Amino acid sequence: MAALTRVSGSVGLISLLNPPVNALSAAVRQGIVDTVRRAVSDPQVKSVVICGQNGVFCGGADIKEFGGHMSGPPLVPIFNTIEAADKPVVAAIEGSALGGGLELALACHYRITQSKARLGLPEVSLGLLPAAGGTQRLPRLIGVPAALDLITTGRHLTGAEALKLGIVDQVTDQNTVEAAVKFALSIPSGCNICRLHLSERPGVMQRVKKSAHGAIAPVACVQAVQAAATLPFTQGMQREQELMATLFGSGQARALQYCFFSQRVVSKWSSPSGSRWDTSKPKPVTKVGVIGLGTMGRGITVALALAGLSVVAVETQQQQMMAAQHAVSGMLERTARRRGVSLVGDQIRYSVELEAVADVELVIEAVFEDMALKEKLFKQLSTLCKADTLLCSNTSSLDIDHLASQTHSPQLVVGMHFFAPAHVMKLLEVVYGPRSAPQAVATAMELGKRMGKVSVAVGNCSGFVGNRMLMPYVEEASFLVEEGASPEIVDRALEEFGFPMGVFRMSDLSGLDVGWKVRKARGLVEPGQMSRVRQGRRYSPLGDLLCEQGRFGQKTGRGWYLYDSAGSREAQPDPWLQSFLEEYRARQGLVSRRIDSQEVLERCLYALINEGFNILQEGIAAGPEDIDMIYVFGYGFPRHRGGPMFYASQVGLAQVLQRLEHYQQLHPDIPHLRPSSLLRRLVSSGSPRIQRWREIIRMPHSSL
Ligand SMILES: CCCCCC/C=C/CC(=O)SCCNC(=O)CCNC(=O)[C@H](O)C(C)(C)COP(=O)(O)OP(=O)(O)OC[C@H]1O[C@@H](n2cnc3c(N)ncnc32)[C@H](O)[C@@H]1OP(=O)(O)O
Repeated sequence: MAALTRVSGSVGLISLLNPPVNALSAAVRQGIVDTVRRAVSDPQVKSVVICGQNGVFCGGADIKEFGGHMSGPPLVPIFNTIEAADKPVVAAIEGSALGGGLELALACHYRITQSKARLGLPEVSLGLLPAAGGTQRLPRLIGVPAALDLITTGRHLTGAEALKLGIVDQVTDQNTVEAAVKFALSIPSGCNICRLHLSERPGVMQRVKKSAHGAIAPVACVQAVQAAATLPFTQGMQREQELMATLFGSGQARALQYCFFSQRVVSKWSSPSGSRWDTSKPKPVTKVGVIGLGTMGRGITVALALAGLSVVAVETQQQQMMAAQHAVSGMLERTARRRGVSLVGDQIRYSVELEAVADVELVIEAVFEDMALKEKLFKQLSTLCKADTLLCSNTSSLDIDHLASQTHSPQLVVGMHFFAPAHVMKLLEVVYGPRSAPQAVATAMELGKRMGKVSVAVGNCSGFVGNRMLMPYVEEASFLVEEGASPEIVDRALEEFGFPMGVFRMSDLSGLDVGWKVRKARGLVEPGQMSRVRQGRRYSPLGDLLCEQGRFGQKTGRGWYLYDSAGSREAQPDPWLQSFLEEYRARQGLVSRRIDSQEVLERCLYALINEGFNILQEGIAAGPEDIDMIYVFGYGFPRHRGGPMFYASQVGLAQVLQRLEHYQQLHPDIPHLRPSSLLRRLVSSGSPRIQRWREIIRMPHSSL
């Protein structure tokens, strides 16, 4: 798994051989031990270059090994041997040097990199820290502040950025291995790892803890780098190992590693009709039409332009068009500045005429969420666009199949549900209907990928996956407030769990009127009425009553919380709301009781999870990974919990079932607390590992 050859007479060239990313599996580690020993002891070898096969240096430790028994030689002594070698060792970095891959390079005496290569220590995103010397060597090389930034965020750098920081010695746009060999031929033996610059920025621990939302790895990363700043190298290495031992087997590390693989699993989509990612070829797309330039349309336009696509942006209201054009330019400018790239605004053509999209390959409709309006638009598009143009809707809940039925080619219609702000949020739900062609799904998935999104293919149902699961979660939160909790109690429990915002703060941010409109459309709203049973099930009119008072959240300065002014973000508990709730409970004959954070978490999260099981059972999502990635990337579910379905598997399915049964007995009028039959089936199959759920879902069963 590693080969040694001699090049240019005296350079020992060690190549890592483990496609696709030359991960440091047990066999590769053994290969490095053997080849380094041979190179060091060969008198004809005067210097050594380490590179990776197929244009990738090394993607780090083999993450697949983490779950099981780790065998083979450990990394730390291997890297110490390289560092201690009395011949100069040069890393030739192409493609990626990530995690253990970069730590290997840091143990070498010199590093030459391709300018576009990606370098980083992303262990924190796997619930770990760089425990093969990364937390000790990097701060010694580039100083504590820069090392802390890289290690606690896990962000990737380009080769050019790495040169600026002093991580690498040379950047090349030519053949990197040849450049490294040339470099090796030119140097005497030596090592450069002791560029001490170890002062720490004050307050870093508080900042990292605050943004970690309960994740433990970022905190351990800071502790390890602090050790580099205060202890000699050998003791610092010991501290690194101790801290890694606390993380390695943790539930958070398992959750984060599950997320790593799930993100890749969801790109390998399949649908109940049998269409699949590997048998469906996407159609090439270069020019996209966006119809409707409200908040969503603007974000989608920016995201498409940033991905290098030509965009025809249509808004039929002249004034709205001018505002949108201005807003899009601003968003592009800010993003370009942040990313350090040049502006891409000239790829966008604006028009007030729908006919402007006549020659595009794909249209994304982002008009107001009104079925009649969308029906009319899809009919028009079907006539004026080319016969093979894909027609996509950004609807967040309307029936994609119904929209498809308005067109001449229903097979070319899919949902592309972006999340606001669309140029920032990573999630895209690609919604297929029963008639969507495999190529249409593949094209939308591929376009999402080009836009840098985590695209998840899901079936068509009301609210699709994300918003459908959100309904019971939000409803439970309102029921808890009826029963005696305050919005602060509910939000605190959810935020301590790891959500960036609790349900009420989130609702104030997005606007209470959004849900009000949806409930009105479903015929649930009865103005001025306080009845708590609607359409045969428990209903909380609290949100409607607040909207009737003009309390729409942040934008009106009051909602579930009070704000200093309209648009302010500082939520304060509102004494008015407290009296309003007391009066409401009294009029409803509800006796307020003390509700603790465990009940908040169980009722909100288990209701959400239970809906997830229903969705899996119905085949709307192909597997638990799809649901989990939707929640992690679209709804702020803490990544270190793995997503709702993974969290359920860690709590224990039997426990989730038992608590749902308990709450359902107490609240028989809340249908979403009735345990899903798939959950029961999984429990009676012995609660298998989440990776086996797909098998059980597919097994024939009786629903009786
Ligand atoms: C006390 C015990 C001590 C243990 C010491 C543990 C030390 C840990 C330090 C580490 O190194 S942890 C790993 C750090 N590395 C990473 O996080 C990198 C992860 N990989 C990536 O970011 C990307 O894969 C990439 C390298 C940038 C390449 O991206 P690209 O888009 O080109 O390809 P992908 O689709 O992502 O990957 C292709 C294929 O390869 C699999 N894979 C990638 N990296 C790893 C890895 N490190 N280990 C195992 N497998 C990896 C990935 O899953 C894909 O597989 P698939 O089957 O084709 O989906």
